[in-house]
Amino acid sequence: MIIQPASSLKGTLSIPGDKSISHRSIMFGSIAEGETRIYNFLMGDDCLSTIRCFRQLGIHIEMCPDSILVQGKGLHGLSKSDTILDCGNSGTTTRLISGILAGQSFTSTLTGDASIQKRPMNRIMVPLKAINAHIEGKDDSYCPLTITPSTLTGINYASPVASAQVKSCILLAGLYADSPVTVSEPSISRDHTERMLKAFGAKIETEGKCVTVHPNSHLTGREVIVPGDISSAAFFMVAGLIVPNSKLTLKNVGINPTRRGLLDALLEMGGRITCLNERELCGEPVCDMIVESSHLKGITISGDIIPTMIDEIPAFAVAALFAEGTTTVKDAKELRVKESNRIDTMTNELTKMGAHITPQEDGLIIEGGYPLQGAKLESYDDHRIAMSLAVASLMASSPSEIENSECVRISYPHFFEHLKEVSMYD
Ligand SMILES: O=C(O)C1=C[C@@H](OP(=O)(O)O)[C@@H](O)[C@H](O)C1
Ligand SMILES: C=C(OP(=O)(O)O)C(=O)O
Repeated sequence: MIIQPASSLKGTLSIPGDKSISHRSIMFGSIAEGETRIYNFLMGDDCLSTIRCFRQLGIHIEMCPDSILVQGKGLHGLSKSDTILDCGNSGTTTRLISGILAGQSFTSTLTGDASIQKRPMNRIMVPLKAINAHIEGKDDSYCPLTITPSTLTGINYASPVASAQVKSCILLAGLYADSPVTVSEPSISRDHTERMLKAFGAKIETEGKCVTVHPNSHLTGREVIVPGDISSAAFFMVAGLIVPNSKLTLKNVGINPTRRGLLDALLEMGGRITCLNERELCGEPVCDMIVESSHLKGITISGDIIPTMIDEIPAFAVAALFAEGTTTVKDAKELRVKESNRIDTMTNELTKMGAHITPQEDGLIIEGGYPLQGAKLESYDDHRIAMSLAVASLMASSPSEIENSECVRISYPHFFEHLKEVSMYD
């Protein structure tokens, strides 16, 4: 993919459905009783992997012209798959489905692509074993995972990592336990599981950083309208701020407090982003955003805000390149265990463009104000890296070429069409 520098960005985009919420709508719809109809589902490869897995487990999932229809079979209605469950590139699918499979009366084996096979699964294996699940993995930590039936017991688990995937895995297993399961985490991670499980009828309570699920909750199918994904809007939020003379309207963006860290960080940098029409969509706050070119100032982000913008940090790093002064990202070691090691991959590629960026064990230090030149860039098959590099390329002095850019189909299949639609050239 060749990205030409742009002189301005103008127009309106409808942001595609939230990936995290799309995954959960299929999973919870499958283990609920009756029909779940999902609107604005994200047709990205990761969510299609979730659909494939639940079809393999005997759930009828129909693609209708305007929605997805899931014929739920209840908590105990899944059936054994004849073949290995293929989670593709999706960490969310792999970790959440493991919690559900731990409560089934049949054995399952699951795996995914080369990237998934390198991502740590001990973070779910440890708590699952603690509730008496039988789970085995390659070298005790990696896919393929095999989960065999057992009787799950209640637990109070203090997760060492702020991860919605770990939290959700344990909560889902908790639906099948013999007594309540409580999970606490060091900082609050995205809470879509808690919100949506409650809407499906589960008995689930949140108190600060602790969430408790009560077993044998009866889930009932429902309508889900998926809000736009702030993690996808992120690329256009940053692009609209850094490209001069720009004004973008981003429609229907989810601004759940556990997801809006990028918005808050960009506002603190002096970004002109206005949220209009704030409303609730299926229990999730959403708005329309107006983003205008801005003079940004460097800031430090660390601590509790990090999990609320973890997938947006590559895009945030691009904004920092155009801010006055230094921007520092701390406490973000989790970036090292995503689809790629995002601290290293962003450093390598932005350095090729002339950026002054220094990797840290748990983050990045970025000096703003250095001009970028076009370069031959690598996505490392990581969708967030491909899209962040495309945004940086808009501001380079010459065109850039992004290798292996097709990976955007994981979370934002129409990203390059949308980028072209709003890009103006002199
Ligand atoms: O629960 C989810 O839907 C997700 C949680 C996050 O991962 P971690 O839980 O590993 O932080 C995030 O990076 C991922 O894109 C989606
Ligand atoms: C980390 C991501 O997803 P997952 O963990 O589901 O692969 C992501 O989408 O940036």
